[in-house]
Amino acid sequence: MSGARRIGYLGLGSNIGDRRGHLQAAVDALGAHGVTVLASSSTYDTDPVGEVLDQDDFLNACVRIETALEPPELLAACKAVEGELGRVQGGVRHGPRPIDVDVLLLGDLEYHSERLTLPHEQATSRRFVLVPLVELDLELTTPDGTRLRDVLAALPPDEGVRAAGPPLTVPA
Ligand SMILES: Nc1ncnc2c1ncn2[C@@H]1O[C@H](COP(=O)(O)OP(=O)(O)OP(=O)(O)O)[C@@H](O)[C@H]1O
Ligand SMILES: Nc1nc2c(c(=O)[nH]1)N=C(CO)CN2
Repeated sequence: MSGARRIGYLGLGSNIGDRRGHLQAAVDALGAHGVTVLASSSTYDTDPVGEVLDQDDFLNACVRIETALEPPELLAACKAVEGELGRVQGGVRHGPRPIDVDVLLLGDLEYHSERLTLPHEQATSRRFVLVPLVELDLELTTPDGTRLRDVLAALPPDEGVRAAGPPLTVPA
């Protein structure tokens, strides 16, 4: 079911093959799934974090979106885009992947199901997500009013996040 249009944020990541090409292809594919991409952050070269540290660096970016999709539909759209770009579902948790499209924030919604949690836990814990989100909006907050730039400032600088390239191209 579709309802009011909301502004949201997606996280994009890739650490296999043409990493920037994969992030751009995801941006290009989202429109056909009911997701309008409004703006992209710069891209960042980031140290792998999580359960698999012995893998290539990721290229990460975040995009601001507008959509009428409800949370489960938006997750399905992200999974569909991952599938179109050749990602096989069910690989190693936190392992290498050509493309990862995560729902970080959707308006002021707090949502929890077996398949989806909003805001995404990474939106308040991972520098590879927080740095591009804060670049997109210095005043961005979670639904409970937590300002992401304050969260970022309080995190230890141990996860390497390095500016890599210009923003992805978004539709005119
Ligand atoms: N906000 C969210 N955005 C995307 N996926 C989510 C979210 N909340 C929960 N999930 C669930 O997380 C599952 C695993 O996501 P993904 O395939 O990206 O695995 P992962 O990145 O290896 O591990 P994880 O996301 O658990 O840290 C998804 O299939 C989805 O059901
Ligand atoms: N730096 C970085 N590390 C990760 C990333 C990612 O996008 N960037 N995605 C992962 C899969 O959940 C696991 N680890």
